[in-house]
Parts: sequence; C-alpha cells; structure tokens
Amino acid sequence: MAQTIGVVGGGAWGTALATVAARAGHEVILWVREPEVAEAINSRHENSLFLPGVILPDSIRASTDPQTLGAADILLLVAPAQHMRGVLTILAPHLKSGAPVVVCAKGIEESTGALMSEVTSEILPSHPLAVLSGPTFAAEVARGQPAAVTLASKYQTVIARITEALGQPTFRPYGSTDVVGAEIGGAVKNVIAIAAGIVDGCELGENARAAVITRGMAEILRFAQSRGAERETMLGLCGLGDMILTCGSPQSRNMSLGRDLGRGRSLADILGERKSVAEGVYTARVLANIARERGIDMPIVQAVAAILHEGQSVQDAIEDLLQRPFRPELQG
Ligand SMILES: NC(=O)C1=CN([C@@H]2O[C@H](COP(=O)(O)OP(=O)(O)OC[C@H]3O[C@@H](n4cnc5c(N)ncnc54)[C@H](O)[C@@H]3O)[C@@H](O)[C@H]2O)C=CC1
Ligand SMILES: O=C(CO)COP(=O)(O)O
Repeated sequence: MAQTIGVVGGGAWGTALATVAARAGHEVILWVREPEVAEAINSRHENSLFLPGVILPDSIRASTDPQTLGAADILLLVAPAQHMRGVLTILAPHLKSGAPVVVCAKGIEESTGALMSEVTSEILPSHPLAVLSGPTFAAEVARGQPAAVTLASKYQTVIARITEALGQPTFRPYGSTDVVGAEIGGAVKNVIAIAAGIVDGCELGENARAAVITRGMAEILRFAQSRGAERETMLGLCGLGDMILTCGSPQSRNMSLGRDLGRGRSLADILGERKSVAEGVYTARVLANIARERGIDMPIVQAVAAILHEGQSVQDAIEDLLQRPFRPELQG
C-alpha cells in the first residue's frame, strides 16, 4: 500500500533511503537542512552536495519546512548522531501522532552517552521505534545495488509494517527484537574503522588490519554485553556485516579518515576539507569514557580516542597496543 514516507536528514544516507522508499512506490518527503539541497533535489533531482551523480526519482520532494513532515505515515531518522536531539526537538510538534520512527543514524551522543534510540524515545515517546542498521554505503543503495540490513523493534507489528513499506529485492530487511544490539554494532564499528584505516595508512599490512578488525569485534561484543545486547546480534548484518564493509573499504568516511591520519595528516586538516560526517570521531571520545568508567576493556577504542582527542601520536598509540600483555583470546 502506497504511503507517505518522511525522511529526516538530507545527507547521503537520508537521500539513499529516500530512493529506497520511492522505488517501493511511496511518496517521499525529504526534510533537509540546507535550502540549496532542497532546491537541487526539487529542480534537478540530484543532491549535488551530499550524494552527487545519482539521479533521484521524481516522487522525492525535498523541503526545509518541518510542517511538510506532518503528512508522513512513517519517519526515517537520518540526521547525524550529534544533531539528532536538536533536529527532533524542532520537528516533534509537526509529526503525525503515533507514526513509527526508524533510527537510521549510527553513533553515540557525546554530551550524554545515549544511544540514538534513547535520544529518540526521550523526545518522541509516543512514536513506536525501530532501528535500521547494516552494511550499506549510501551511493550503492541509491544506485539500486543489492543490500541487506537489520531492522530491530520491540514490536513485531512495526517490523512487519516497515519491512512491507521498504523491503524489495535489492533492499532486504532482516527482523530482530534486539534494538540496543542493532545500534551498538553500527555505532562502535565507526571507531574501529578509523583504527583499520590507520593500519592501512601506516602500511602495517593486511595481517594487522585483520587483527584490528577481529579484536575490534571483541570490543564490540564486550560493550554489547554491558548494555544487555545479544551476542548473536553482533554477528549479524548490523555487527559483523558492517565491520566487514566499513573496515575493509576506503569508501567508508571513517576508514578513509583513519587512513589519512595514518599517512600523517592532522584531524583538523582532514575534517576541514570534508562536508560529510565521520561519526567515529565523536563516538570515540564518549565511548572511551564510558568504557573507562564501567571497566570495559576497549583498548582499540581508547587508542583511537587518544589519537583523535588527546594528542597522542599514531606511532605511540600503535606501540602501546603492541606492548599489551598477552592474554587468552576468548577472555570476557
Ligand atoms: N553515508 C552512508 O553511507 C551511511 C550513513 N549512515 C549514517 O547516517 C547518518 C547521517 O549520515 P549521512 O547521511 O551520510 O550524512 P552526510 O555526511 O552525507 O551529510 C552530513 C549531514 O549532516 C547534516 N548536518 C550538518 N550540520 C548539521 C547541524 N548543525 N544540524 C543538523 N544536521 C546537520 C547535513 O544537513 C547532512 O544531512 C550518520 O549517522 C551516518 O553514520 C548510515 C549508513 C550509511
Ligand atoms: O555506515 C556506513 C556503511 O554501513 C557508512 O560508513 P561511513 O560513515 O564510514 O562512510
């Protein structure tokens, strides 16, 4: 059944998800922040700022006006994690009562340590919530290349409704009831992807990168356990799946940022020339603090946070990791 899908956030991923909804036959309202993005989408059917080179379906209409979202039956939330709270606070009074909301951003709020589902439930308590997360580079999804995602909600009816609305042969949601688990993989892998990029930039070799990915996975599992998430969720699309994608390809903004750091560039220089968000930069610091406070062993996350935010040199951070005591592989 054709519905109206509202997409909050006109970056690369919001725009790609808008194409998914449009291909499924829905009317799509894309709420964007920048008037020039709205203008480019409505007049030329292209998001030339954040997703250049992809021609968008005519059924996507972009607007900067929060009131337009009032027509949406389902809302996809795709603002960057650090801006989610502010954006939802502005939009909340305009949304259709009880419309399901789907968290599609990947990150932890720096100021509170909250996951995006927690931020969203706080601001939109009467909207049933789902999380969509998995290995999905926006450009590939926008071009209609096949992808699969985890779609998690406490409510089977919400999973069924969103699967029916967005599911198609080339965009395959796999249902889960582990909402927190679905988010953790996507948020933490961005930090590990920076580490994998550093390994690449420093030319430490493929073996070292595989080691960082696997030990990074161990850190994800420990953090997930501390938040009551299920281990199996971490081995699914939103965990292992996204680690394989993001840590293995410079198409990832986080991986490529790490690579540039490994090649000796400064964080300020790298960020200064980008329009797009690398969520791992912000999640690294808050996650490192949470891990320290709760006694969760996350040495790779700590190393990335120290390089990004505490002025530690890449070489010293690598040296510290290599000097850690030997231990059993499966220890907690
Ligand atoms: N690009 C991708 O391939 C994927 C991205 N994601 C996640 O989607 C979320 C959004 O990322 P992208 O769409 O890639 O963004 P992007 O990097 O393409 O664009 C930046 C976005 O940030 C917004 N923005 C900048 N300053 C802002 C402010 N002060 N307040 C509110 N919004 C502001 C811009 O309007 C734009 O929508 C992130 O959490 C990302 O991790 C998830 C899966 C895939
Ligand atoms: O989350 C993503 C792919 O699943 C996108 O990763 P980057 O933000 O690192 O580009």
